Amino acid sequence: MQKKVVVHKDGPRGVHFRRAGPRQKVYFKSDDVRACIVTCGGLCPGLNTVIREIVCGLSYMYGVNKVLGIDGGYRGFYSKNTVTLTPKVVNDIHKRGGTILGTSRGGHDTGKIVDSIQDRGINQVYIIGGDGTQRGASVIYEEVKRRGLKVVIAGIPKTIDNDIPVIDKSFGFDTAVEEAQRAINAAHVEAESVENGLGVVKLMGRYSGFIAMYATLASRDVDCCLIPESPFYLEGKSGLFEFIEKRLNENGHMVIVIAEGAGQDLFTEHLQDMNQKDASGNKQLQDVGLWISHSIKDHFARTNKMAITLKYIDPTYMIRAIPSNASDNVYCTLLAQSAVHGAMAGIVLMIDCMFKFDMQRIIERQNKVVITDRMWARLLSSTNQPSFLHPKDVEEAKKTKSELPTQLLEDNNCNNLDEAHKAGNNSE
Ligand SMILES: Nc1ncnc2c1ncn2[C@@H]1O[C@H](COP(=O)(O)OP(=O)(O)OP(=O)(O)O)[C@@H](O)[C@H]1O
Ligand SMILES: O=P(O)(O)OC[C@H]1O[C@](O)(CO)[C@@H](O)[C@@H]1O
Ligand SMILES: [Mg+2]
Repeated sequence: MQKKVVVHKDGPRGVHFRRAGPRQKVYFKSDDVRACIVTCGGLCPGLNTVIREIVCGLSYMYGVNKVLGIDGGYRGFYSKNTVTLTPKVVNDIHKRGGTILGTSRGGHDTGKIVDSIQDRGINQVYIIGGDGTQRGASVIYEEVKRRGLKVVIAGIPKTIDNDIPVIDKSFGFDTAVEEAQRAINAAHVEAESVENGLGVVKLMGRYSGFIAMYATLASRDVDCCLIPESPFYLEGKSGLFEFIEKRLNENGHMVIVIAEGAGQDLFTEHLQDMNQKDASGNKQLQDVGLWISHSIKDHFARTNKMAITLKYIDPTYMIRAIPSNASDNVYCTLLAQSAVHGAMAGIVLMIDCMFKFDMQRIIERQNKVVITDRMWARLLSSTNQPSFLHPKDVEEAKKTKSELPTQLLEDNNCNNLDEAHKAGNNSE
């Protein structure tokens, strides 16, 4: 967790969260529960596991057998029939990618959704989705409260981009990073098999480059990782083209990983359709992978410096349309069971299912890679790529005294080697 959640009873006051798990007091009687589950937004590995574990958790732990699936996201509440979910129906679904309930963007009509909840007598709503979905959950909760309905709203954060704040990691992220290795591996094999071979891999990450960063760190075959949080430039001294030339001269091949939201400012200004939005109002991004591949090819053709062979691999949907791996499956189970315990205890609004807390924390901002933090510093030393900070940015950083990568830790509580020798200790 990014917040310190374990505190001493008499410790200073601050933001504390309630630990998830079974409660001594259960609010609902099993027979009274009418639960429903909805999945919204883009796909993510593990959606089916979460659905399965909610259904099985309700049934096996609390004897609840009335669980409905909402078909096709928020709009399914008022435009489609529901699906009956039983442990038998969901038994094998965790082995499949996607969501058996279907999903959608847009179509959030609060009034109609809450009418449907009320008409069907639903008193537990499990909402699985990303930042947009959780904003939707928040307004549903407000409307439920306004109408005085005794309905629990439980939001389970789903974000392959890992862009939801407060939580460290969302389910499906591990699986996506693992699957991305296959694409990076292919790019590496292609690149090292030819003279001056370049492999470019585009990975998801609209505003946050976590998938690209972790996939790069995991792989060790990547020479350069570009993410939305870290600006870069192409031409001139210490620009990307210069770095590519250097790496190709040194190694004869190179792999670049680029997150879909990286460098959008460098090329969208030339395009007319840059303001297109999807049904949920999310800005639709241009294909940065194609653009950068063309730009690199064009640069080498124009400058006549060396002949390169570039292969562009776009595994975007492949990394999210697969079933979740073992570790994500365990995490999905934890989230789903925690949601069930919280809902059965009558905790009215919970997000993350581990804690009951102010919804605002989840929806007020997006989780991003902090490029002055240690993880990005680790990446820079692993790839040995330049930071691409423009001299102008460095000057600006100096002026504002903002920190540049790698914060150094103080070692107050441990001796270093010199001190140990002085004190006559050996290193054990
Ligand atoms: N501010 C909002 N108020 C109410 N509903 C919203 C809001 N933002 C988004 N929604 C609804 O939430 C659903 C999912 O939103 P969106 O398409 O942005 O995906 P998401 O949940 O952010 O997932 P992801 O971005 O990870 O794919 C849509 O049905 C959308 O209409
Ligand atoms: O093509 P779709 O379904 O709109 O989804 C694309 C977006 O969904 C995400 O995977 C988030 O779920 C982003 O990384 C990506 O920009
Ligand atoms: Mg989103």
